[in-house]
Amino acid sequence: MSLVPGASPAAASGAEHVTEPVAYDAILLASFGGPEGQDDVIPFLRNVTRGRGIPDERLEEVAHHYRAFGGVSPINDQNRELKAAMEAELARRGIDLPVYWGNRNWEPFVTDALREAHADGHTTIIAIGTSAYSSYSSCRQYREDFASALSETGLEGVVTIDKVRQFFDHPGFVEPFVEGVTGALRDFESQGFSAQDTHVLFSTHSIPSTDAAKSGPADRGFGEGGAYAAQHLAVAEAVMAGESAPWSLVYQSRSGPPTQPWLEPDINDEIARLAATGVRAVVIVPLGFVSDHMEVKWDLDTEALETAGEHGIAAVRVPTPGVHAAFVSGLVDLVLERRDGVPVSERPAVTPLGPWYDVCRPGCCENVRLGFKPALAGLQP
Ligand SMILES: CC1=C(CCC(=O)O)c2cc3nc(cc4[nH]c(cc5[nH]c(cc1n2)c(C)c5CCC(=O)O)c(CCC(=O)O)c4C)C(CCC(=O)O)=C3C
Ligand SMILES: [Fe+2]
Repeated sequence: MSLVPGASPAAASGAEHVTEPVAYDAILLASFGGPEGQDDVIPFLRNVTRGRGIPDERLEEVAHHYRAFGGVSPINDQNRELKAAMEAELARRGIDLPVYWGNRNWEPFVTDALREAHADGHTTIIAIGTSAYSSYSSCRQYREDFASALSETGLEGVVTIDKVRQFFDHPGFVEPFVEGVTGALRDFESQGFSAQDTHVLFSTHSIPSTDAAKSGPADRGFGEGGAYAAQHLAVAEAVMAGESAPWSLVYQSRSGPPTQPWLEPDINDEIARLAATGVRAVVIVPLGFVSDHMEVKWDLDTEALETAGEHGIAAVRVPTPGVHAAFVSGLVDLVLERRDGVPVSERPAVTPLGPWYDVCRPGCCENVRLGFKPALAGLQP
């Protein structure tokens, strides 16, 4: 992994995308949220899928994943741990910035976090979404959450919210994956599998193809999969630098009607295909995810590992960043680069695509299915 100076989007587009220093007085950790008991499962799923056209059968199937875990998603406890780890890192560095946590789909909501921050006297907030890549669900929807939360709480014009750049290629996010992949490959080697017996599957959340095409700024020519696919491919390439095992990008957790195209191939189909070509071991890398939440625990640890077993091939799933020290420290660095207005050339990024924008470009990650909603932290419209 190396720092790639001078290969920034600003350099690529000629547009200034790094903001001036700002005296932030609080951090907002913004996440997805998840149910914390059987009674929460259906109300939570209704919140997630409002206006989305997810078929009832799919909702029942997903409810079953949560039910199998007592109706509790691991994601909230993981965010509590991440918040505590960030607080410890900030204290260790002597930085006086409180961290507030709020979710899109379950308590505590972003509105709760904003009311609390404001009651404590804070007005100038820097937000971190627990999502690394560019797409509607992982970037723009957080910016919409902030806009609607400010208007719902009546704090518009009182509290400001900026958002750190998408951190898919920040070394703090990538390093835990490098450790996981190299560790898993060495383990397979010591078990007698050659590099050619082995295949590394980088897995991320599938999204509708129309969302993918609209991900990232329109003018950078990312093609069909948009910035979303391009960023994952670039990070996977960085992770595999120096390794000889073959690898590919696969998708998981598809929902939506079967008639609607989503990104493919599905991880389970790909495992079956690889097994048929003689692959004997797969390393599964949850590249799209920050922590071991339900999409990891169910779709990878339950389903994908089972698929591998059915095809008689060895499989291991490497860890997510979670509360890895490099990741926690990287999140604090992302806040400080904004507070201090660190120039692009001094910002770390392990792919030639980044460092990504402080302020999203007009039209970035638009949702053509759901239509326009006001969003903060972007150039208008
Ligand atoms: C890109 C992306 C990420 C990765 C970025 C990130 O990490 O944020 C992500 C994360 C997550 N997705 C999650 C859960 C769900 N996502 C759903 C539905 C959808 N996800 C989408 C995209 C993404 N989702 C999309 C395009 C849909 C279709 C509906 C729509 O157009 O918005 C549904 C509805 C039922 C279903 O169809 O599965 C559920 C329950 C959880 C919580 C897990 C837990 O509880 O532990 C997390 C972290
Ligand atoms: Fe999702």
